[in-house]
Amino acid sequence: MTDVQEKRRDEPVRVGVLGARGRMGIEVCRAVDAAGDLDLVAMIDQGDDLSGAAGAQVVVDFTTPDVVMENLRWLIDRGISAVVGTTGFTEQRLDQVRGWLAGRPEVGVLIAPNFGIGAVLMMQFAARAARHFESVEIIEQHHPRKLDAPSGTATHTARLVAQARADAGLGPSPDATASEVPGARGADIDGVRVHAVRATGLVAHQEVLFGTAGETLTIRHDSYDRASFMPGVLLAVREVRRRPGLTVGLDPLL
Ligand SMILES: NC(=O)c1ccc[n+]([C@@H]2O[C@H](COP(=O)([O-])OP(=O)(O)OC[C@H]3O[C@@H](n4cnc5c(N)ncnc54)[C@H](O)[C@@H]3O)[C@@H](O)[C@H]2O)c1
Ligand SMILES: O=C(O)C1=N[C@H](C(=O)O)CCC1
Repeated sequence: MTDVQEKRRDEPVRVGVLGARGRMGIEVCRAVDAAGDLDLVAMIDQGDDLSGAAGAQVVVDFTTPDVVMENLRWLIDRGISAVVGTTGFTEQRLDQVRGWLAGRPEVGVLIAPNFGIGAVLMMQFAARAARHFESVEIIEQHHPRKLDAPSGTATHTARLVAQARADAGLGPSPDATASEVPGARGADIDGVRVHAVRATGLVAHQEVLFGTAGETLTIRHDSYDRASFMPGVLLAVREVRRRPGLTVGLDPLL
């Protein structure tokens, strides 16, 4: 490594935040500001000029599903790496991001439905348990100002569980329901029922309920405070430039 490279490695990473005035954005700005190895250079929210983030090396996006793709395109085109917590990523959207990244092979993008370390483990444990149980349902609970339902975490968990069940040759969870009030059995995500609860006082919580003859297993995670997401966000900010291309989920960094 040359002297210049050595010096650059010790310089703080320049970080921008999109959605800076939102619930998560405020917390991320605080965490980045408090980290000695990171330099908060841009705080952008709705109505601000995105070009304010042009000097960042890594941009964190906690905005909304309807603007996040536009933001990502802008960042990738400028060679800026991104850490994305915003929800709403379908396989189609992920493929679109991969396509943009193909033209900028030096750029890293990490998209995670949940940056809580406990939540990542909850999803891993659920995927591991899935093949051993006949039935599975997911119950997610969030604060009532959340715009999307079901949550990104629940959707991701359902996909992981569905894949594990398919790999094990399991069919659908048994269910004799012949008539229902619409919505009573929740949403169907890849064949897994997902129920979304919204209540004041909650932050972000999820149970994965498994059942088989004579026993159930409940895997539960609770975020009581948005501080719970910050170690994962900071880890991703520090790592993302070392991982060119698209990384989905925090798992490979743990
Ligand atoms: N991955 C995780 O760990 C995690 C954790 C919490 C929340 N989330 C997700 O993050 C997103 C944000 O959650 P929140 O609770 O902070 O929401 P929020 O509504 O409090 O904040 C969103 C912010 O984005 C701003 N915004 C909208 N359009 C913008 C644009 N074009 N450019 C810049 N800013 C813009 C809004 O004005 C708002 O301040 C949601 O999708 C949520 O599900 C993910
Ligand atoms: O508060 C939110 O909104 C959250 N969104 C993410 C999701 O949809 O899974 C993660 C948990 C908090």
